[in-house]
Amino acid sequence: MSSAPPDYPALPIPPDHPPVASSRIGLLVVNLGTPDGPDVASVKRYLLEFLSDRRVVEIPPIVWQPLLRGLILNTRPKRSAAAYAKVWMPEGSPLAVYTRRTAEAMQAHLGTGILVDWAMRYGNPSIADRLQAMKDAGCDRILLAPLYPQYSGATTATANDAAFAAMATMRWQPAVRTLPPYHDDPAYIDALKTSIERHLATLDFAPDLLVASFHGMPERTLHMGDPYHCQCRKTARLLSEAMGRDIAVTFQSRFGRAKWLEPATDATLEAMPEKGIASVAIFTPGFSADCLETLEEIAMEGRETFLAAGGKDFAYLPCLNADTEAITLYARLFSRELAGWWNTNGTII
Ligand SMILES: C=CC1=C(C)c2cc3[nH]c(cc4nc(cc5[nH]c(cc1n2)c(C)c5CCC(=O)O)C(CCC(=O)O)=C4C)c(C)c3C=C
Ligand SMILES: [Fe+2]
Ligand SMILES: [Fe+2]
Repeated sequence: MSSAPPDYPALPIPPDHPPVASSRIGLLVVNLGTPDGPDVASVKRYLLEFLSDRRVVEIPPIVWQPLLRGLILNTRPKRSAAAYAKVWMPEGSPLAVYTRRTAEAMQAHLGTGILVDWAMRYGNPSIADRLQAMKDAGCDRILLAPLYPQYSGATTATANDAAFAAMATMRWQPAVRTLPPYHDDPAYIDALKTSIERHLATLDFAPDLLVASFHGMPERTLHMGDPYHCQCRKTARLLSEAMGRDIAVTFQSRFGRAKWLEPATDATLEAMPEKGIASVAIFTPGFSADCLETLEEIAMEGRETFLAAGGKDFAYLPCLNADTEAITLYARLFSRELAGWWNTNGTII
């Protein structure tokens, strides 16, 4: 006797029943966001959305909004647009270009069983728009992957908030998983080590010191329980152990008047030559993709600061971007998070 389950007849669908899309899995790669163009109007639009996020600026809106709209948005966009113009690529903003390339490389790697797309927390393409497109394509299970190795309320949490806010408007929500921080994942540490060593091998000098510069945060976020600072420090410690050499940790991109995490990258670079450090290689492991903060603030401004203070050799080592180390890393992280939905042999469970 066969033990195969009986074939059930297909259920009759009433003639007025709306079409039902087939079941698919989606992977939405998310990054911070960037202006549509390196012009003042685009930067102003972007900064208004970004800096109005209460996860980013934790000052009561009644105090913050007049400052933002009256002062900051009338001064900063001009300066920031000029900075964006220096790093803009033929295909667009570096952050968007590298995030899109990452999604494309992951689509090629994972195959057609998973629909891979990308979105930005601020600006375009929006998380709400791409989630809706995934749903329209039949995705009923979606892995949201904010590409921040270290968790913070101002990055990971707000990306997830935006996705859940979009889903709040959906009658039929997909099932959603979110990528946890991966600051201490051996695959991330290994990707950083391999990438850094590959770039160090191309230099014509041996740096006296390696510097890991992370994006800063107001110091009070640490005291309010944000794990970001500790996760940055842990990444640097594990990387230093893996590479068998010292790595100095600094925090960059200070914004506003409050005290930010220290030591500051710019002040540290300026002080180094006097302390006998004549050559540095600096990298930014908290950024998954190169962007204004790495290409302009570190690779250009940081270099100028260090050399003007008497430094001799300076190298900026790129982010993981969509390089092979990144694809190996994300393949590992994403297939783990997709477990139970999808097998690495490409079959949907
Ligand atoms: C990688 C993690 C990031 C954290 C943490 C973060 C916190 C944070 N940022 C600001 C203010 C600004 N950040 C800006 C740009 C920017 N920030 C990140 C990442 C983190 N920010 C990225 C990837 C980028 C680059 C975007 C790009 O288009 O290339 C900017 C805008 C640029 C400028 O005008 O200087 C601001 C402003 C705050 C206040 C904050 C934590 C509270
Ligand atoms: Fe930032
Ligand atoms: Fe900056």
